[in-house]
Amino acid sequence: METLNLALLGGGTVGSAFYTLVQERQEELAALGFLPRFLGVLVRDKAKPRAIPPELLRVEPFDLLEADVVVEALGGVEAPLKLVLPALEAGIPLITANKALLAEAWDALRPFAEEGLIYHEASVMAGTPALSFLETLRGSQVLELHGILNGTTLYILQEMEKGRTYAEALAEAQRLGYAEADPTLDVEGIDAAHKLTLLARLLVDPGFPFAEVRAQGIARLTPDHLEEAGRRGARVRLVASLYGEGGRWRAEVAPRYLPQDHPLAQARGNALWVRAHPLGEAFVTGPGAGGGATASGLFADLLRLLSGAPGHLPAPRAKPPLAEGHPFPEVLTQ
Ligand SMILES: NC(=O)C1=CN([C@@H]2O[C@H](COP(=O)(O)OP(=O)(O)OC[C@H]3O[C@@H](n4cnc5c(N)ncnc54)[C@H](OP(=O)(O)O)[C@@H]3O)[C@@H](O)[C@H]2O)C=CC1
Ligand SMILES: N[C@@H](CC=O)C(=O)O
Repeated sequence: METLNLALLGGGTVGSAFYTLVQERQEELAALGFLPRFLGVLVRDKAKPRAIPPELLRVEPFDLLEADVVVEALGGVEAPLKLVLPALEAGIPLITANKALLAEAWDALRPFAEEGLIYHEASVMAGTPALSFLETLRGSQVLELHGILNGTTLYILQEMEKGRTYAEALAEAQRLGYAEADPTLDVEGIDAAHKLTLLARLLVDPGFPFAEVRAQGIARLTPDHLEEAGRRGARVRLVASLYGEGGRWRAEVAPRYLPQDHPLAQARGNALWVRAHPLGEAFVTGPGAGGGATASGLFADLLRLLSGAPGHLPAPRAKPPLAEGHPFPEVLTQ
């Protein structure tokens, strides 16, 4: 049996759920020949209650170079970057749920992603296959992609449709562990823009800049917008779109009216809808936020790593769109 040394950065909603899942799946890991051992779990406050034995908690960065794999669930950009870079430079693989880190620190991280050292299924739609779904779609040329990529705003809109206020729904999304530490990232569309950037890099352009994503959020939507949608036989969703326009890729996040019979409007969870040549239309939906759902994506990456497969490789080169695509026609004016 080989000891598998894990360094876990973050012991909050996601980190704690990942720790628990590794305990639950010990037998499966043993069947693969691995005995997991946590070297430490980095947190800020040791006194917070959490499902991790106190003796594993560290409030000072510890030696990641002893790890066989670093699992990052801290959030933010600068702090995790400083921690994970030396480990990546030493050839230690990184499994991360942190889309802000990948979207915004790409210049530093891209060489390691291209080496296959970065696994990040959990960064987009948590444990619901989004990156692996798109990896299979590489057999076709993507013409356009539209997704509901943020669980917090989906939850807020669904709850507002049931009559709850925006503030009540946001507070509940925070309580459920869906929202970012700074929920502005969710409600202003930045989190969805981070995720869309990662999808664009995987599919169409390895250097797709985060700054090129136009993002608008839901913070100024009112119940009137949702009622108006209902009258039109539509639903309001925060949609992340990647499509061809004038021979280049356009990436946009905006609240849009979706026809009620569209799979994206009918989805109860986060969702990704793609039109591709020669495949046609494809769709995937499932939970996109929450501790257990995200830990599932991290654990899938751990299994991928242990199987010997590389991390999520960016597209090998930039390719222009094959055809013009279409955003859903209407952006709500707020
Ligand atoms: N929640 C979700 O549904 C999803 C989250 N993600 C991503 O996963 C990551 C973690 O999210 P989540 O678990 O919800 O966030 P939390 O805020 O619940 O947890 C963050 C953890 O990191 C620790 N931490 C943060 N900054 C530092 C620091 N500078 N030094 C030491 N410890 C630090 C916190 O310590 P302490 O506990 O002491 O405060 C906490 O344990 C984020 O990148 C998020 O975007 C991805 C998909 C879904
Ligand atoms: N805050 C994010 C968490 C998962 O990525 C969301 O609401 O989708």
